[in-house]
Amino acid sequence: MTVKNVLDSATTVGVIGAGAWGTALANVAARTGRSVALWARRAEQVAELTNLRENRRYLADIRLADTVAPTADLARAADNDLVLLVVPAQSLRSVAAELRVHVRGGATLISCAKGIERDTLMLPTQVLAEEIPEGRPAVLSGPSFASDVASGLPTAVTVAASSLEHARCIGAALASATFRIYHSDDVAGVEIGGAAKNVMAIAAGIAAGRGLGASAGAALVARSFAELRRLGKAFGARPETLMGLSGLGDLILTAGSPQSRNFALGHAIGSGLPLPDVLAEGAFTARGLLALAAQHNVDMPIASAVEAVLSGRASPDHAVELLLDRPLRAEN
Ligand SMILES: NC(=O)c1ccc[n+]([C@@H]2O[C@H](COP(=O)([O-])OP(=O)(O)OC[C@H]3O[C@@H](n4cnc5c(N)ncnc54)[C@H](O)[C@@H]3O)[C@@H](O)[C@H]2O)c1
Ligand SMILES: O=P(O)(O)OC[C@H](O)CO
Repeated sequence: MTVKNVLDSATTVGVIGAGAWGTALANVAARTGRSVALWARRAEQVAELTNLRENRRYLADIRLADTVAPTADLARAADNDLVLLVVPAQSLRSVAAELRVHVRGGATLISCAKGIERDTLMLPTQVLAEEIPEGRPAVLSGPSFASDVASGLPTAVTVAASSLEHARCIGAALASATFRIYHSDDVAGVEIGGAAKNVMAIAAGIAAGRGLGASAGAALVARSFAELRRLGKAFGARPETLMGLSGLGDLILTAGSPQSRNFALGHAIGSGLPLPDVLAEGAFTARGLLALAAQHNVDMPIASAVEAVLSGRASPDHAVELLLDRPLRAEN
């Protein structure tokens, strides 16, 4: 498919994964007047989506747009010009491997996951390129809670692809009045921002759960951003990407809101409450993030503290002590 096709009004859209974000993005695509196939892996979920026109488990109280067709048939959702992959980062490879036989040559494959594959330390678009070499990978990321987006509240995200023109066309095809899409060719920068902010949001949640106060919270966000920026730089990410929607923007949203599942996980850990049964991608990303940082000789003390707490090697209080005990240094 040429880039021009992506802009065509006849462009068709498939969404793989009917969790909160997949359901919200299916509605977003439907707003552009397109028919959308939404794939869920469980037949019961497809039946519920079809009959109730609502995703009660993952995105309650939001009506599924009339032009969204739920399906359990992977081929039906994969055989489209634009395919959005909206499953957890650690499941992306297995889903992509199943998808490959059904995907059109040259189809645009948009990763909407935020994370790093634990076993390989690969970013989602790298996983897609490896599993579906016939496709054209891209990433969609930025500050965007599924419920806000699905409710039609104003949101801005970034789509990145190796060709800026490709990213622009994707943005033009999926944007609507309240869903603003910026485009970029800094794929690694956008993906690193999305992956790292989840780990940092857990740190912010832990600090809030320990009652460390608003000043500590602000310091943590600023120093978390310094870590994110250092790692991004090592990957050749552009500063404007890291200071943009998928870096600083998403860090501010996620580290500052109890609505975030990553923040909520940290808060529960910090306050000693039962852990919420939700997908918190940062918990699966922390170790990989640190491994990537070590490979690039980048210091990430906050991410390291989060990983130590998650793996049970440090209590929240001990992790805070370790951060406060670090030698004083120049701010960079
Ligand atoms: N929810 C949001 O607000 C939001 C916003 C932006 C990005 N994201 C990202 O989108 C990704 C998905 O998050 P979500 O919020 O939709 O999660 P979710 O927990 O709401 O849903 C996850 C979905 O993936 C499916 N799934 C899990 N493992 C699977 C597998 N092996 N094969 C097939 N399907 C599988 C589940 O059945 C479920 O439908 C994450 O990487 C998340 O960081 C979420
Ligand atoms: O609920 P979280 O922490 O997974 O965050 C959702 C989105 O990534 C926010 O941009």
